[in-house]
Amino acid sequence: MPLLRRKRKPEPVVEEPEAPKLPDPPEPGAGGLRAMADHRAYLLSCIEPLPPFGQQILDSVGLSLCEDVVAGVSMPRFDNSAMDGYAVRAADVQNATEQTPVSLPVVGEVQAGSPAPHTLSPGTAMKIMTGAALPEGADAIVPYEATDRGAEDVRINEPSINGQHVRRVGEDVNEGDTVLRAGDRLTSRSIGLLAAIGVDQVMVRPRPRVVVVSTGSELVEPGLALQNDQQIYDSNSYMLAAAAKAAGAQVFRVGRVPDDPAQLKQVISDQLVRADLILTTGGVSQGDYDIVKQVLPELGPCDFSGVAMQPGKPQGFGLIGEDQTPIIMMPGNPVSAFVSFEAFVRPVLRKLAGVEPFVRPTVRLTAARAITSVPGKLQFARGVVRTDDQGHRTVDLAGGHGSHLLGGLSLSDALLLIDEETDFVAAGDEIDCWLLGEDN
Ligand SMILES: Nc1nc2c(c(=O)[nH]1)N[C@H]1C(S)=C(S)[C@@H](COP(=O)(O)OP(=O)(O)OC[C@H]3O[C@@H](n4cnc5c(N)ncnc54)[C@H](O)[C@@H]3O)O[C@H]1N2
Ligand code: MOO
Repeated sequence: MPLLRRKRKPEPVVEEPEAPKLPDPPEPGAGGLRAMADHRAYLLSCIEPLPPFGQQILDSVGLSLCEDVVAGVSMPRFDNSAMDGYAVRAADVQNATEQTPVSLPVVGEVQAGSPAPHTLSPGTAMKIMTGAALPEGADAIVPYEATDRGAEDVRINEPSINGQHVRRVGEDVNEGDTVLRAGDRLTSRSIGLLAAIGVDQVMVRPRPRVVVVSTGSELVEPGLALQNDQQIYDSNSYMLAAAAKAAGAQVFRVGRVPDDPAQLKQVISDQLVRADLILTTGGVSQGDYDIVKQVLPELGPCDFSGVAMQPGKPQGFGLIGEDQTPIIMMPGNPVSAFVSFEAFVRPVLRKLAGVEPFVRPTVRLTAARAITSVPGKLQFARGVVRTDDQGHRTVDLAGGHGSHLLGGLSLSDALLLIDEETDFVAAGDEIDCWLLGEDN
């Protein structure tokens, strides 16, 4: 009997998952370089705010609230005394003076946290402490200082009026009031308010988890001895970790990785699990050992471009790994890295955390001296702000233009933005600045 040929099953069509892509980048301008604002807008367009979660209020300071908060209790919760003294009926003491004091029997005492022992009858007084509930029948408080502090009877030397030194229920916040709104950034003051209305947890966007890696075989960890004349200390990973922390991030500083592609790939891949954003410095220009440019595209779609700014021209961005984690690859020169942080990383961190405005506002300050600039690129000069006796602010240069001048950068508290068209700013002219010391 002939063997029946088994019917061949058609091969299942396996759909290749489409490789993730970045959105089309903005067109470069004259000179083949991308405008700083276009690059920043591009990065922001590739980032979504982190999803909200419930967080203890103490860990929420600086974070962005994702719900309206309605007071479940009034503040004050009950009529209470603003002074240590005696609860009275104002009518009984309205004419009291030093010359014509009024004497009242003291019929009890009320402390903060305890109820009044009974209703206050006309013609009597009750001792009361600050924050204690006003006894029924009382409508004013006479502070100790206006009395002889008597225990059995009290002599009152000053007149009182209805409501004097009484804190009324709900005069601050009423039960049902919306006290904070989605989008508000929580401060120590708002944390205090939340606690006061009995709220211990709120829905907030979390602190972005930021991993900081610096690349370069010349780098040595601060605290260790330099082994030869060509080594330098790794300043970038510390500076950027500090800047990210100050911007509200939870930071993991990995530190330096040598210019070895396999090691870099391994380190970055290992870090993906705990990162909402990865920052690297170095290895993004034209050098033979600029491995960041070489390795990162293996982990996800990347965009390397020249941005019309100085410092900070070479820039890299990618969405890498399974979760398409954003990575911002900055140039290695320390000032370039710092300026890149201010221009791109800080706005991205704020978008991840849902804190507006994403971009630092520019303020116009008067240039204290003439400044020359190289047209064609947005120049970021380092500045020091001074305030005169009249409160007028001027800005002076702190150090030179070079992107290696970390000493000058550390003296500065502002970045001066000199636009692409400008080659000279006269002393007394107004100039756009980012104020670095202010958390705005
Ligand atoms: N032929 C060209 N060369 C360079 C160009 C260019 O367009 N064509 N661009 C220059 C510009 S602008 C910059 S900025 C730098 C950026 O270079 P990389 O990002 O590749 O950075 P590296 O070469 O690795 O380092 C540059 C510089 O910074 C020092 N550095 C690096 N990392 C650290 C750190 N963590 N702490 C302290 N200092 C660090 C490093 O030793 C170098 O001196 O490229 C120009 N070249
Ligand atoms: O653009 Mo580089 O950042 O000037 O030194």
